[in-house]
Amino acid sequence: MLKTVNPTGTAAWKSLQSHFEQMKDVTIKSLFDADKQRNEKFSLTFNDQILVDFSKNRITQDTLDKLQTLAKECGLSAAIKSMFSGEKINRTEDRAVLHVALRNLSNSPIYVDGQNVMDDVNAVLDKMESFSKRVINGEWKGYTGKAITDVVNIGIGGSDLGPFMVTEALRPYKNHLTMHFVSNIDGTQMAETLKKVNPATTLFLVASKTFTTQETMTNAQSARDWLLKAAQDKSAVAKHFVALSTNTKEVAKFGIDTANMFEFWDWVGGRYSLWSAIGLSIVLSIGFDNFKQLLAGAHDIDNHFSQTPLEQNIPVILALINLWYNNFFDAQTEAILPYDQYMHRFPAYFQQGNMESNGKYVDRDGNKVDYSTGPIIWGEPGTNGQHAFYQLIHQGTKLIPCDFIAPAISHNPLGDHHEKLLSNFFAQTEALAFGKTRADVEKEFLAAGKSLDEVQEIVPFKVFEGNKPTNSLLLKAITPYTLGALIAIYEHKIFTQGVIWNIFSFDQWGVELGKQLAGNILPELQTELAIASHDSSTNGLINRYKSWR
Ligand SMILES: O=P(O)(O)OC[C@H]1O[C@@H](O)[C@@H](O)[C@@H](O)[C@@H]1O
Repeated sequence: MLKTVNPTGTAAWKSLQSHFEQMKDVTIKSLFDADKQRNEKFSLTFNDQILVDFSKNRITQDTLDKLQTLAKECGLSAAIKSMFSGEKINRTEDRAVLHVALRNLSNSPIYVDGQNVMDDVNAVLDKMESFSKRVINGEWKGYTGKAITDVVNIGIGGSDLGPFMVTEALRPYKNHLTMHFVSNIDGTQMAETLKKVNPATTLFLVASKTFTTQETMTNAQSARDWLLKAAQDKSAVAKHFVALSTNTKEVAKFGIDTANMFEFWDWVGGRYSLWSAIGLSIVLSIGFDNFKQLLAGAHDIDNHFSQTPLEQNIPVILALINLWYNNFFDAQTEAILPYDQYMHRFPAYFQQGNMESNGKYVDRDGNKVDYSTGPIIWGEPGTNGQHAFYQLIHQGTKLIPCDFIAPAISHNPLGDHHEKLLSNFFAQTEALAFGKTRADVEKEFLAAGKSLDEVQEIVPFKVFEGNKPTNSLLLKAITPYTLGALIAIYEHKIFTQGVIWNIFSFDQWGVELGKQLAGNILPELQTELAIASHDSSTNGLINRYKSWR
């Protein structure tokens, strides 16, 4: 079981507090000036595929040592063992946390309640492989005898974001099937998707761990009505609907043949489920062999995370560095900035991954914490972000640690686009770290033939203080393998931070209240009566809606 340690009560935390007093005004520039080998010392390479450069941070070796001591005092190594060995570390739901089993290609046994889960994992993988082959090669037919051309994944949260992010990121590997993702309860998304597809050649994947999620079940119902309107025959459902779920009973109740159900288990968290049957849309899009490479990349990171000393451990180091900003510099947010258009959903994916995991104010003893926990995650692909919000990162009043991610090799070597893209990738972290001094600005004006008197007023606006921390993650290329590894790095980073913050990272009670209240309000919207059961704002909004609709 995870031991509970209040991180702020540890000796390491106190030591970090005094260390912060020494570090808070130290500049990244001075750290580089003082040590010509800084880059070598503060970077790690994974498998000759991913370079993680964390040298442009406001840290010294002493900072890292102290943070590693904190991780040790908080029981990180034991917690890693607990997760990997199938202990029920998700205590508030009484569940094991075993996304690592889903990509355990070494097939070593992992037990939950005395049962080796690898047998079930492998059986579902086999089923995904044979099913996807039949759909891809056209053997699987729709109700008119035609092959499938379009796949619509209906799911939300973890049953949407992961598959969508990965199929987009790995578009260069995709086959002829056209993928669609419908998540929102807003009928617009389903209506617009249905305009693009033909009922005779469309396969719907109803992706829901619980198979009770309102959005997904409503969307699935509408898709089924649409199909049946065209097919006029109930037996068409079996040819056009499959379920990805843990809930056999609800799948059968919906009318999907359980032979067309791809199972996963309660020890797979929704936001960690793309490796499970929830990844079927990925398999259909890029083929089973590529999906296996995705699993292989994640599995190799799992081995790295569970076997490498903390000092060399990539997810641990990234976790500790951001914890340093979060808890000592009071940074509120972290930006994830992929310099790769295919990776455009990566920040949104880890918005859920991180914020649903670590956005919690109750510790593992049930007490309210008095320190900051999970950060706000946001980001957009480069260079779009540069022309939008980078102003604030460079010259705003908030400290925003950023992760810059880019591939060395582009899938689309179009002219000199990639050199230009990467020149921005390199330039931004350089600019953020080292800034531009008043002297630099004045020198530029003098070189342009201006007198300093003439430009005095404008100079302060052109100065960049710098000292803005970044990590650079340079991948050789975005492949199924490296993407799998990259996702797993971020997953384990989140786990590491949750352990230190003494919170439960694998439940999500915070999403429930809104669902419950919407359940109360829905029947009120289905009458014409004026509503008076809420506060005056909520009543006012509901009643205005009713008068306007
Ligand atoms: O996969 P299902 O059960 O439909 O859940 C979809 C999503 O629901 C939300 O409320 C959260 O709990 C997410 O973690 C989850 O991924």
